Amino acid sequence: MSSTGSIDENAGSEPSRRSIRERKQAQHFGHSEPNEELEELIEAPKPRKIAPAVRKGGKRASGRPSLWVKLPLPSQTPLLPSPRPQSSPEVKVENSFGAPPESSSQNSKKRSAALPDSHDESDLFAPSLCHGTTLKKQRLESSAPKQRAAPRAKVALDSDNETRPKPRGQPEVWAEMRQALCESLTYYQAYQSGAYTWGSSNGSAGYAYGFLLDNDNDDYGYMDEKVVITRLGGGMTSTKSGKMVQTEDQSSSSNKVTPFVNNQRDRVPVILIVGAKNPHCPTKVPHRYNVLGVYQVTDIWSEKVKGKVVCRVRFEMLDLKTPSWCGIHGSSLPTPTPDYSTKASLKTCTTCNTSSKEVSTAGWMCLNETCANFSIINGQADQEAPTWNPAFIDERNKWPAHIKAPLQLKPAPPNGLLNASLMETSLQAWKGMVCRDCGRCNSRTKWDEWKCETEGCTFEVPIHYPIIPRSQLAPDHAFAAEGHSIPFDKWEAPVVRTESEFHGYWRKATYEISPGNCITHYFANEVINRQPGGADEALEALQGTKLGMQRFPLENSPVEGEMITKHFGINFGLPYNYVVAVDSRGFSEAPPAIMDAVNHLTWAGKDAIKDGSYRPFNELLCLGYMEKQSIGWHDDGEKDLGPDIASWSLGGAATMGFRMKSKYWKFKERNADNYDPELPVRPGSQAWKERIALNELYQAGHMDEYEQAKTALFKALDKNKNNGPTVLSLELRHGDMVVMHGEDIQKNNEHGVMPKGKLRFGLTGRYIKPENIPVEEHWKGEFTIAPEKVYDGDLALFKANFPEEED
Ligand SMILES: O=C(O)CCC(=O)C(=O)O
Ligand SMILES: [Fe+2]
Repeated sequence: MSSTGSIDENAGSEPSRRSIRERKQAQHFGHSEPNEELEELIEAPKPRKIAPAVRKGGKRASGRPSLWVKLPLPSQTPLLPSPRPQSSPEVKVENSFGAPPESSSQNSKKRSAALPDSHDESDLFAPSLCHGTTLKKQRLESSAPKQRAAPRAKVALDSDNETRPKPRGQPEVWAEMRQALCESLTYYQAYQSGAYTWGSSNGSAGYAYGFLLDNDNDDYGYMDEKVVITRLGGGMTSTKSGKMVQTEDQSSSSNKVTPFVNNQRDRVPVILIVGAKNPHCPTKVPHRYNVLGVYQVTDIWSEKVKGKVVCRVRFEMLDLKTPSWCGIHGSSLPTPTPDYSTKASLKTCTTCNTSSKEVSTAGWMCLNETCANFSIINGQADQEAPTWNPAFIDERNKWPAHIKAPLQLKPAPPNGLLNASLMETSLQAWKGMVCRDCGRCNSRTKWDEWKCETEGCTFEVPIHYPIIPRSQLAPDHAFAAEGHSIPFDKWEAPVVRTESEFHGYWRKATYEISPGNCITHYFANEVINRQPGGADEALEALQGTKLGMQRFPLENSPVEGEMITKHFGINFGLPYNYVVAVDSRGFSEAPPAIMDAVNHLTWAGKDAIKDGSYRPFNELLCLGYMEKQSIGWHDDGEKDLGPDIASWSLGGAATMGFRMKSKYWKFKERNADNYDPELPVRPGSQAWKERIALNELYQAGHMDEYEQAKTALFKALDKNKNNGPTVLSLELRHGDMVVMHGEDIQKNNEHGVMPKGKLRFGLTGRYIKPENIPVEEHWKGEFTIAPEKVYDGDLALFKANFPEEED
């Protein structure tokens, strides 16, 4: 899949999960495609800004390009009239640029490359999309039940918008937030591009499904209630002031253009959406994002503006019987029986012998990019303020009535009865909802319901989950085997693994990531999991309990407006200081499965931390991950937290990775001259082994070899690489626990969790320093477990079964 376009390339993204306090988080964007991968997650480390090259500022260009010509395509077909027989038969109708469709290489890989973050494609925790972000650090003054930080604020509309005439009607479907738009509409899941395209993997460039017309800085953009003309993007660079300027020619064969060529050739309609920042909309747009309707692509061509080639597309609304909401209130309605005879004149270039439409009032120009006469009107290459040829605007191209949009403009709301088969489709499980009553696109912010966020609108769809059996969610060790689990963890230097240990039925592996900083993996087995209060019971109970899980807002939203994590969460015990809008319920009010988790984690914490620093966990965060939801790279180090953290995995398997933070991993020296061989080398950082060897040469006084080795090192160094390898991957299965012990784990390293199954719960226990929590909240972190219920690692059971074993 790819997502391309010229307009509003606000880098977007969406959250993966956010941890609670100040950890950096991953977010995702949902760039999905209609039928296959419905949701992609691209994850990047840390909160990060969109690369300027793809972040369009959004203000329209001031000053008009003085020259305005149109340029067409190579081959025979400049301005490409649509491929229907009735329109200009002399114009060839295939690929308007005469170029072969782009190959499959411009699929999701390319798309990812166009993302602001240069994340590593092979990064396990960067499956597709989710960009680092941080959960909002908003202190919860009190843990009184709090609703989600208010229905996401309306984003300020462009000031021009206010002065436009009143529209004739209201859009059938609309959104205030980009994430809600993308999560609710299968035809529009582009967080950072104007166009949402899909289907590029089968040797074609795919098709455009939806196109957002927003920050359109094309002075020549055009929109009325029937026709839209806009540019197709590419070649733009953001200036320091955020203004987008075209610095390169737009390529007619780029993946920003070819999907539209395919739409035109194969008669695949495109659904257009207008944003409040679009300066060309004839009327005031009521919402931030407003679905306009279903359009055909009638023409795609190139022209030269200020010396740069610009690719443009003309769209025509298919259904004139239902007048567009964006027409001017009180104006006469467009005739539903259009005049197909109006046509812009088509002239043949005497230089290249190709035909082009006359699109400008300034006169006819050859639109063949390869022609010496390209984009020249009456011998002039720079025309002043041209306007569109009215005949070109008024053209009406026939469209067979039976060809409809492949996707529903207003998708029906989900019915709320999720069953196991629907869980197969990740988007089904956690996509947004278009309100049946008011047409608003809403993200699914709560685990248990879809709810329209429009004030006064009461539409909601409660979700009734069936309990999915453990055998389906976590078949891994469903053999009823009583043996110890087989470990599949992977690690590399400088991580050191201790000898395998057993603790009754538990297998234990401890990994030292740096001296004194250890991660212990407790591998559960079947016997452990099926005990009362064990993983099997907790997995079932969590599915059957209304926990009130919701998605967290992210602090640094990479798209305009607020974004929320993909996964859901709820906090118990001491209030999570930095969590926004998450109820923090006391342990005494927690459902039994939560206390089972606390019980298990307390045992693991005590077992793993033997140096006297163990502090009983007084907070538990329960995260729910549906299919393809993950938590990207982040750390759990916050000043109000103890350094030790333990987690219990329930349901689907997951990989938990650890790596050094970029700021410590990345090689600092820009070139060999400022390399200092006396600085200590941090084990695990970039080229650390080579540097240690290099520094040894220096220390031994072998200067010639040192210089040679230094030159070789700098030559081999990948200076563009920002992140080091995952040095430890824990393969977590149902019932497993992990204890992180030591400040360095959070300070110098980061971790991420990528669940693989359809449903997983990650329950994480932490110690929150009570001195920073209001005294009246302290009771929330307190709990007592009856002595006979205190989890003992199932040791008594093990001893009863294996009385001959020694401790
Ligand atoms: O889901 C998990 O197992 C761990 C989640 C995590 O890293 C966190 O809550 O900070
Ligand atoms: Fe974490």
